[in-house]
Parts: sequence; C-alpha cells; structure tokens
Amino acid sequence: MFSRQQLVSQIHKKKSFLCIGLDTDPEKIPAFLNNFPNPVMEFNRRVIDATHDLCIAYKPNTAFYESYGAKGWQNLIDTCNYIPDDVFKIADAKRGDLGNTGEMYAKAFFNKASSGMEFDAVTVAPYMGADSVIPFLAYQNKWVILLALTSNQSHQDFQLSETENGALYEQVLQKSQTWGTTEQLMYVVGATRGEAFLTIRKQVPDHFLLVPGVGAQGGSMEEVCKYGMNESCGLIINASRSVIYASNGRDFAEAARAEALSIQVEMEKQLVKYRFLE
Ligand SMILES: O=c1ccn([C@@H]2O[C@H](COP(=O)(O)O)[C@@H](O)[C@H]2O)c(=O)[nH]1
Repeated sequence: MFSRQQLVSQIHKKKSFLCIGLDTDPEKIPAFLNNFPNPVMEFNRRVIDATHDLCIAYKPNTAFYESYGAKGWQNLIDTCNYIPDDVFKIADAKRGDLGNTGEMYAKAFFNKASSGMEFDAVTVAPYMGADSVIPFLAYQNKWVILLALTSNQSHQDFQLSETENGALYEQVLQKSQTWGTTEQLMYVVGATRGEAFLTIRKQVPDHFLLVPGVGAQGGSMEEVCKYGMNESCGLIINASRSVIYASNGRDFAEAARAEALSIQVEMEKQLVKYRFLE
C-alpha cells in the first residue's frame, strides 16, 4: 500500500526521487558472486542494502527474471519481498490484455495471497484500451503506470502518429485520465524526450511521471526537472545499469551506493531549485 501522500513524503524525507532499476542479468554481475547459492539474490540484496536510504523506488524489470523460468520468477518474488516497506515497488512488466486476462495480470503483481508478491505499481501498455487497464485500477492504493512517450528510438513508429487529438501519445494521456485519478495513474515518459515534458505537463499537470532513460541512455535529468517537475515533485527518475553495474568487482555495492548518492545529490539541488524543498 503506497498512497500519493506517502510517495510525496518519502521524496521530502530522502530528498530524492530516484528509482533504481533492478535489471539483474546473471551474465553481468561480478563473477565472485557465482560462489554463492543464489548469485542474483546475493546481488540484489547487497544493492538494496547499500542504496535504500537514497532512493524512493525500486523497479525490477520482469524480463530479467522471467527469462530464467521458475527460478527467475522466485527471484522476482524474493526481491519484491526484500525491498523495505518504505520504498515504492514497481513491477516493470508492460502488461495489457483484455478484461479477464487483465484480472490475472493484476492478481500476479498485486495479490500476495495468490502470487506471493505485492508490488505497489505495474507498468501497463495502453494499446488495448480501457478494459485492459481497469482490472489493475480496481485495487485500492495500487498504481498503474501507463506507457506514454517511451525513451527508445522506435517510439516514433506509433507514439508520434498524428491523430485528430494530437499525437497518439497525447491521445493516450487525454483518454486515460477518464479511467483513473492522479492517486492511481502515472505515465512513463522517457528522459530522452526532454522538451516534450512541456507539452506533457499541459495535459497532465498533476500526475506523477516515471522517467527512465537517464544514465546509460543519456537523457538529461536537468532538462526533465526543468520541464517536468510540479508542486508535488511529480517525477520518479529511474536509473538501472548506471547504478547496479557501477563496478564489476567486489566493491559493486559500494560503487552502486556512490552512483546513487551522486544522483541523489543532484536531485536535492533540483528539488531546491524548483522549490519543492526549502
Ligand atoms: O520508455 C521506457 C520504458 C521502460 N524502460 C525500462 O527502464 C529501464 C532503463 O534501464 P537503464 O539501464 O537505466 O537504461 C529498463 O528496464 C527499460 O526496459 C526504458 O528504458 N524506457
């Protein structure tokens, strides 16, 4: 359970709006971890222990777990359960399917009694429309994070197509606001889209935005804050590879902390600059 108010107070308390992406690839983690019974969990636990006071969210991308079958799925469950309660948990699963299937997806990520894990939010693709999103919104104090304008190069294949209501991604922003409130809906907007935040903030002034694409993808945090920050901060900026693979040695957790700290320090400056913090 994580309300909007709790999210905003965590940002205040930690002076951070950092989300760390737990995109743990067994082939990229330090070799010495292979001496442990479960290298992925050893890695995740140490990264979480070293960084949880500097970030307000963790975002495992489920692909990195699903690709290893039952063991990978168990690691996703164990990772979700290991994240402290005061940190927002996002399953980056990019789901979306018609009603009864959508209900099963929502159960998988939100209903611990059924699946063994309970995330606070799930990323959802909007392409199939309202009935594919509504099953997730039926859960109290849970969040849907809808893909709007993504950070990848091919975002222009569909998202920028012109419709009678502006670009397709703008239509997603407009229409989806009738499905849920600012207490349960956020949008994914890539950091690589910089000035687009100006247009986006005209359409969704109050919503939180999940912003991947800083770090390894080269997006600018400064630009995102300039055009995207609102009174509640309104931003959760994600960095995955640049934090978790900051070092490939025995010091990987310390290096992840150092990288997270340097992002947090910059975030604090931005929070002061845009008057979220005194
Ligand atoms: O538009 C999008 C949507 C999702 N992602 C995901 O975020 C992380 C980014 O990882 P980095 O290592 O910081 O580049 C990853 O899980 C992506 O699948 C995105 O990048 N862009």
